[in-house]
Order: sequence, then structure tokens, then C-alpha cells
Amino acid sequence: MLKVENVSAGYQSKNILHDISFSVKKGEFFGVIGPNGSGKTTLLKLISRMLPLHQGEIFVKNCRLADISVKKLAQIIAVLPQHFSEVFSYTVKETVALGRYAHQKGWFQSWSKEDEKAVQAAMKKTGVQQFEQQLIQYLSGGERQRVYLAQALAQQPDILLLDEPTNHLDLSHQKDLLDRLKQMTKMQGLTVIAVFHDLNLAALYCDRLLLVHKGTAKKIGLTDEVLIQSDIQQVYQTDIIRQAHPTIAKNQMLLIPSIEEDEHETIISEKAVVEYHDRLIVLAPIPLRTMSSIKGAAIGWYQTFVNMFMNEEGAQSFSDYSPVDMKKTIIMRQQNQDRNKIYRYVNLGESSVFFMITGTKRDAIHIWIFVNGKISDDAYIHGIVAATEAKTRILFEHHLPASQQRCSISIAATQQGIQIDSEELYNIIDQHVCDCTEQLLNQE
Ligand SMILES: Nc1ncnc2c1ncn2[C@@H]1O[C@H](COP(=O)(O)OP(=O)(O)OP(=O)(O)O)[C@@H](O)[C@H]1O
Repeated sequence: MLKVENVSAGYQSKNILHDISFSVKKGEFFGVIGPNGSGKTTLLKLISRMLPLHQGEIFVKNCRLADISVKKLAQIIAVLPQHFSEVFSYTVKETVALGRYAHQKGWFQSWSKEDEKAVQAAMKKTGVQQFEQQLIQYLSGGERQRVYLAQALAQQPDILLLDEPTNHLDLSHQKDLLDRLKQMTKMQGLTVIAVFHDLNLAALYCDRLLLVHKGTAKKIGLTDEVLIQSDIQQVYQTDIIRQAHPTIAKNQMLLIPSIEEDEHETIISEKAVVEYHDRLIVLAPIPLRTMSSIKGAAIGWYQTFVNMFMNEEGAQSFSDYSPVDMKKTIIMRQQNQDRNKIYRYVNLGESSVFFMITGTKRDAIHIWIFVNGKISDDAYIHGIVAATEAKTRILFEHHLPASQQRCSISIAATQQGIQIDSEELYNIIDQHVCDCTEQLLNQE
């Protein structure tokens, strides 16, 4: 549908884009990303022929862009620019109707049924029908954005060029718009080329991405190939982290704010445990990133960790007893009042790990691991595996079948200070869960 070959161009004689080449297939949703001033808008201007090429060639539907007539080009390409030159005396419907210019025929251009249908359909798709008789000047920024998008859709183009299409839209309108465009690429073969500042939206909706850096094509490929943590950090000069989206097979890029850490580094140790007659409570001064086998907890940020030694009915009184935010609280329960427990603090130099293991031979064994340091997602998983294996080994040695023992494991890390290697953490957890479980069982 579109082929950009070795293009260099810019303003006056100065090149802003240097030797850019890529192609976009019919029905593709192609994203252009890159920092401010990298040349994304300039690229869209070249494709819509608002700016001449200094070098190279652009082909649209196998024709040289330069050879296509103005009217024909308007039938093929529609543009939603970043900024609009506002013409305030038009109503919404009149503004959208301007998109039909390229399709009107003859000297006395008349409004056909087809024009009306295209305008109505475009207004419906963008949800602006309700304001169709209003003057555009009385609309909000987001509403106006949708009107100009309707104008571009009324043009019924083969290629839609969008410069930051979501920048004025609230969350639900961002999603509606991108869902609709995606559907149009799939169902109608519309080709979308869109500039995005929001890398997460680009990851969710685009088939492929072009990463522009200082006027060059730094990377072109599938979203996961382009959104590589180190490349994005280098090009955007900022700290980010790549994380899997929780429900769909896409990655998301998360910003890490440069907020200065507390002068006093948080250390979770025995001193953080408050002992009551029927419970142990670890009160962390900050939320800890926690992976837990407790139902409903999974992965999250928790600040209060409660080990109860009582029955279910007693457990219900927890919130009256201790005024904490239950949403930030993890509770593990023992069905007895013995309060058997082992504490162990393991100093690793610049980091440390605090173990709290509770339970008896007759009841559940609960393993709490508090890491004073930063750990990666695979370290959490390694940690849960290490703790499970170590506990099972000791139960086996005590002739207690692991299957009869209810057991919960939580690993909570401060995510402050230095990074702890996942293999090192595995070994520490293996060794100390073994020792502590052994001691716990020998307490009886
Ligand atoms: N009309 C112009 N005349 C001269 N230089 C221009 C003109 N328009 C843009 N530039 C320069 O070209 C460079 C690329 O601008 P462009 O608008 O393409 O960047 P961008 O990647 O779209 O940026 P942003 O993310 O901020 O919208 C910038 O250095 C800009 O100053």
C-alpha cells in the first residue's frame, strides 16, 4: 500500500529525516514512535505530500506519490493532524462534510446520497452525531478531535494518517477510537499510520512500529521487537521497565519516577513484628511488592502481613481489632492457638532477608519471606519454588506427607537498595526454609 524508499527530507535545505525506508501493507495498523522533535510529524507530512522530498521516493498503491493528482491523493490518503487550523463558523456536520470534497464530481458539485451516507456513518463511528448542528467552536478539545477524525473517515480513504490521535481524548474515548480503527483495519482493509507518544497504546493496537531517533529509523518491526527496554531507555533517555500485560499477550512500558528514596532505608526484621496472643503482625513502614499463594493476593503491594492462630470465626474480628487497610493486608490462618514460630534474619551485606515461619506438625506451615532489597519477577518465582521444595523435603524427613499439610508462602520485597540475584535468593531461601522448618517441627 505504501513504500518509503531511502527518503531524506526536511525544511528549507536542511534534512530532518535521513535515509528512511519502510513499507506498510494494506490493512496494517502501523505506529510511529520516537521522542519529541525526532521527525515523526515531518514523516507524515512527506507521506501526505505537504512537504517535498530531498532524496528518495515514496510509492502509494504502486504509483509515485509525486505523480498522483491532488484529487486522487485526497481519495487515497486522509490526515488527522496534530494541530487544527480552526474554521469556527462551521457546524459539526458541515465540518465533517468537507471530507467529501475529493469524492464530488463535475463543475457543479452536488451532494449525493452516498455523500450523506458517508458523513452519517463517520459521525456515528466517532460519536459526534449528537452535536451535528452545533458550531465547532463550542466543543471541547476532545470533541473537536473526534469531529476532525469523522471528517477524515468521511473521506473514505485507503490510508489514514493520524498524528497523536488520542492526545485530547479521555480513557474511554481513546479506547473507543482505537478499537474502532483497529476494527476498520481488519474488516475494511483500512491502512492506519499513526504517531503515538503513548507507547502502551502503541503496543496494544499496532501491528508493527517504526522507532524514529534523531531523524533516522532506529528500529522497525513487531511491537515486541521494537519495544525493547534498553533501546527505549536509550532513545527516550529515561528509566522504564517492560512488563507483560496481565490479560493480553502484549508488553507494556512502565515509567519509573525519579523520586528520591527515603533517607532511612526500610529494613524488615523481627523488630517489625507485633505479637498478640492470637496473631503475629508484620507492619511494614512502606508497601512491599508481594507474591503470595494466598487466594486472591497473587502479586501486589501489601503493607500488613498477619499470621492468625485461631479459627475462622475469630478471624473475622481482625479489622475491628487492628485499624489497617484490609486492601493492603495479607492474612494467613492457623487452626490452633500454639503460636509456634521461628524468626531468622539473614544479613547479606547490602541486603538482607527476614524469615518468619509458623505452624505445627498437625496444622498448616506458613512461610513468610521478607526481602530487604530489589528482586525481579523471576526471583519471586524461584523463591516460591525454593521455599516449597525445602519445606516438602523437611516434611518428608519427618514422615509427614506434604499433601496433608496446608501451606502458604509469601515473598515480600522492599524493592529498595540493591538488586539481589535470583539464583542467590534461591539458595538462601532453600537453606533457611529448610533449617527453620526443621527447628519449627522440633519445637513440639
Ligand atoms: N516548519 C518547520 N520549519 C523548520 N523546522 C521545523 C518545522 N517543523 C518542524 N521543524 C523541526 O523539525 C524537527 C522534527 O519536528 P517534527 O515535528 O517532525 O518532530 P516530532 O517527532 O513530530 O515531534 P513531537 O513529538 O514533538 O511532535 C524539529 O527539530 C522541529 O524543530
